[in-house]
Amino acid sequence: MNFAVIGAGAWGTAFAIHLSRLGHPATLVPRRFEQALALASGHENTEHLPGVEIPSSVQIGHELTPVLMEAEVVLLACPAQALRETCGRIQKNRAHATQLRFVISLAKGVETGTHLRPSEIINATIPGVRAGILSGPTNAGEVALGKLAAMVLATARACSDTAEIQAAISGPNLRVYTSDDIVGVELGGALKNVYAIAAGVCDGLRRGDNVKAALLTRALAEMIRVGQALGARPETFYGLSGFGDLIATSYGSWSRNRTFGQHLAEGRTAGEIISTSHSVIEGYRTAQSLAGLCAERGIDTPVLNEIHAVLFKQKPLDQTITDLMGRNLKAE
Ligand SMILES: NC(=O)c1ccc[n+]([C@@H]2O[C@H](COP(=O)([O-])OP(=O)(O)OC[C@H]3O[C@@H](n4cnc5c(N)ncnc54)[C@H](O)[C@@H]3O)[C@@H](O)[C@H]2O)c1
Ligand SMILES: O=P(O)(O)OC[C@H](O)CO
Repeated sequence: MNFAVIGAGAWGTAFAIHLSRLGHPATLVPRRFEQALALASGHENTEHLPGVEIPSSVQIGHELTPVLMEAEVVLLACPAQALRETCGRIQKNRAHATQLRFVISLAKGVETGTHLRPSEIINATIPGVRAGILSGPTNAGEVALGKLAAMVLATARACSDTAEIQAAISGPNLRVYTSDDIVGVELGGALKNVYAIAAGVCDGLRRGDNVKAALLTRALAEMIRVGQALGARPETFYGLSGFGDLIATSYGSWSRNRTFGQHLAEGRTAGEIISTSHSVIEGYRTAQSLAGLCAERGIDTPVLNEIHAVLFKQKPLDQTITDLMGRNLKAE
């Protein structure tokens, strides 16, 4: 199966390496021409995945047209806020994409302004194409090195293509499950980034292990509440894209979202961290979008609202903790 991976950040690079390890023709397409040159000549993504060799079996493409002429499956490995623009580039080349069977997002976020999930952006911008999402607890560095992991591939409804792609991207190091709850898988991946920021705040404040466990337990309850209100199945949030990724991201020392929260607790401001980060911190914009969406729909999300207030209204962390601990007592 021929794959194109659009976006050469940490995750796109790692996944292209994974695909080539399985023997698939895979072309990695960076956004910038200079980046394509650097990856092709140096066989390393020094900016986003330093220290990992990109095998020569991974093709590096820059022009989308020839890549799309070959690709059966396109994987979108850019930040959620860049999906619309990236899909627009694919749509412009649509006439050349004669082999294209699926466009699958690897992004974990929700678009600001529209509140659209990745598959909704794909459907809106590349009409008629089959859209999917691949998500789960997968730190790019570990996957690139071939360490063991499991993920979930969600498509709107199971079809033979889903099973074929599942088999193609699974291997001895990566086990892929399928799901037809695309809403639940997408929301799990987006929300876990927001709650991982809060987990990082717990780490930075050094208030002990109990509070982080309590926070993540209530976060999972909130993820399920949001998901149910928006059409997802509750059980999806107990799976890899929900609970699994919430735990990995909230406890992983490597997590950009968790580290962002830790730095906030250590006194840095959100604006300062975001403006100096070379990597995407998806939970930041996703908190803004999902807090807005939940407010519009009247969904009760006290933890999300507090994270949003800290990030966008300069609410002091001490006040946030006081407010969360002082909410009306209720049954679990
Ligand atoms: N890194 C991981 O471990 C990991 C794992 C699973 C999923 N993800 C998800 O994958 C997505 C990409 O993350 P990443 O870790 O590769 O990010 P990254 O910060 O390593 O790199 C971001 C990439 O997106 C590109 N980009 C930025 N703005 C763009 C734009 N406007 N248009 C097109 N491309 C643009 C950059 O050039 C860069 O190649 C995110 O949604 C992230 O949550 C990441
Ligand atoms: O480094 P983070 O916080 O963006 O998390 C990366 C992946 O989503 C973990 O599954």
